[in-house]
Amino acid sequence: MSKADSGSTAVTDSDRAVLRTDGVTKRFGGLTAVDNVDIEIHSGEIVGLIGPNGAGKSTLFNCITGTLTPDEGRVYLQGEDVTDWPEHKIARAGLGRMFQETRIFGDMTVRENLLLAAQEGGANVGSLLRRPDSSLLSRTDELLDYVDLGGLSETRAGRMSFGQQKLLEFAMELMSEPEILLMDEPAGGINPSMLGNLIEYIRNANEEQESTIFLIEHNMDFVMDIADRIYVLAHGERIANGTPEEIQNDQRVLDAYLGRE
Ligand SMILES: Nc1ncnc2c1ncn2[C@@H]1O[C@H](COP(=O)(O)OP(=O)(O)OP(=O)(O)O)[C@@H](O)[C@H]1O
Repeated sequence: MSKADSGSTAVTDSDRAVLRTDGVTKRFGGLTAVDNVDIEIHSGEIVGLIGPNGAGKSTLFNCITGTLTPDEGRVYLQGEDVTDWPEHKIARAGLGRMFQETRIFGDMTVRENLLLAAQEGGANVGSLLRRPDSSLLSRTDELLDYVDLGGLSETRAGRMSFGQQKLLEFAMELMSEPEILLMDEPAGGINPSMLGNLIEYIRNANEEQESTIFLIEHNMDFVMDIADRIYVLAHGERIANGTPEEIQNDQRVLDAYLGRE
């Protein structure tokens, strides 16, 4: 049935979006950090969010994750209005977030970190680590293989390099099978020689684990390589939405980066 003849019960592309914001606005005193921003991300996409310093990227992320409540506008996760939900409830509904700094437990092994990431609130941590169920163990093996950390499963996580810790954190986020994973500068602080690997790991997860990913990134080569589509913010406003090629040729985007209004 076409959209035109499906009547009032029509399911639109917007309804099917994994994540959608509708006119999200956030002000800090007199400053409008995010100004009436609409975004829409569909299942299986890798979408980038770029913009000059202070453009409002982190504030938009924080409005989506429930860290901040928008002053205006709505946030929908899988079609459900989550705007006023607390952060932990939004996370449990399927929104994962990976921060710039890693938040692993350095004294625990790589595998223990992954097992903890799978734990639902209220689970008994001791028994989870002593007697993990076999499906959890096979999932940890699978994810460690994804990020080439299979050989380090019994290593203390704090002994690994920063890049490896980031990969572990990525695997930890995938452990809970989020509907969408928000990544805050995944390439930040990663050794340039490892960037190609990171792109490959994220792509593999996207294709094989069907992960949908929304990422803030300052590294242009990285984001242009990995994203299917990119949103650009400047002074809180969404100034562009397009493929990496379209974005690279968009005069408003070039002007925003060069500080021209
Ligand atoms: N808690 C806050 N209180 C007041 N102003 C804030 C707060 N958080 C952010 N801002 C301001 O809002 C604007 C947008 O900031 P935001 O951190 O979202 O930008 P960004 O695009 O993520 O920047 P960067 O790339 O530098 O991280 C900036 O002018 C910033 O100074």
